Amino acid sequence: MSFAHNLETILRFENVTLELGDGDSRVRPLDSVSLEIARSEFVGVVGPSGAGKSTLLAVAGALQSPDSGSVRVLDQELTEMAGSQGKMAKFRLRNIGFVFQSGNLIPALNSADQLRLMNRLAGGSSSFDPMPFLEAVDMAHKAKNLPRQLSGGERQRVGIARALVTRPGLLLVDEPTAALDRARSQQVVALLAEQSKTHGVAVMMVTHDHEVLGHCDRVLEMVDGRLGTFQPATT
Ligand SMILES: Nc1ncnc2c1ncn2[C@@H]1O[C@H](COP(=O)(O)OP(=O)(O)OP(=O)(O)O)[C@@H](O)[C@H]1O
Repeated sequence: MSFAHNLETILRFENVTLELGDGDSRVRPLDSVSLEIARSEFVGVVGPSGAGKSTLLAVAGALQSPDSGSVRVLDQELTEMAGSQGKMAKFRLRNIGFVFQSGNLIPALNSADQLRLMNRLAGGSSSFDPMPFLEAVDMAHKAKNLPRQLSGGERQRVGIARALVTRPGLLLVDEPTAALDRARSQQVVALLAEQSKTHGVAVMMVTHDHEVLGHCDRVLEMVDGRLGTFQPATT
């Protein structure tokens, strides 16, 4: 892989602002936010509750449109698609993977079928084989288990495999360790870091868990809708 290829920008925010609510309760969860995340880069986002982190993920994931500014994912300006929910949904399905708190798996489907469904929704090949994806997260032996037959960490690993089925350029991760103990948290975030390098995915992970930040290439901090470099407290 060439150096130039490594530095390809996958996600770019330029001066993105979004206000929500009305009257006295009006808030600005995104206030002139600019950021760039390159292919294979794993970026953590921390910050106090209500700072705008989930909103940042929603806008990056084409789930919410900003009031102003530019949001590019790969070569697509998301704000240009804002008028068409259909286009947005299609683009999202093909290019953006999501991983949520507890894996967000469908209760009635086993691990392999979670991945098969994702492949089908994205219009993938009918000969799709979920096993290499499950092997990559060390879950091939639980391919036939339902989510309720898996531990929290295992559910999270299946969720990561499922998010990678469509080979997205961008992976958006929201509090992946919220339901996990310390050891499992480290495992899951190490896995995300590894997968970002193997698949060349740009990963943006929102977390309150400062113990996993060592796996990130870079950490940003959101405070009152503004994004800056995270300065860990030195006590
Ligand atoms: N639909 C909405 N209407 C009005 N205000 C909203 C809406 N969604 C979020 N907010 C407000 O926007 C601000 C940012 O919310 P957001 O969920 O992005 O914060 P967060 O950093 O993810 O918080 P947490 O760490 O608690 O999840 C908060 O003040 C929240 O109350």
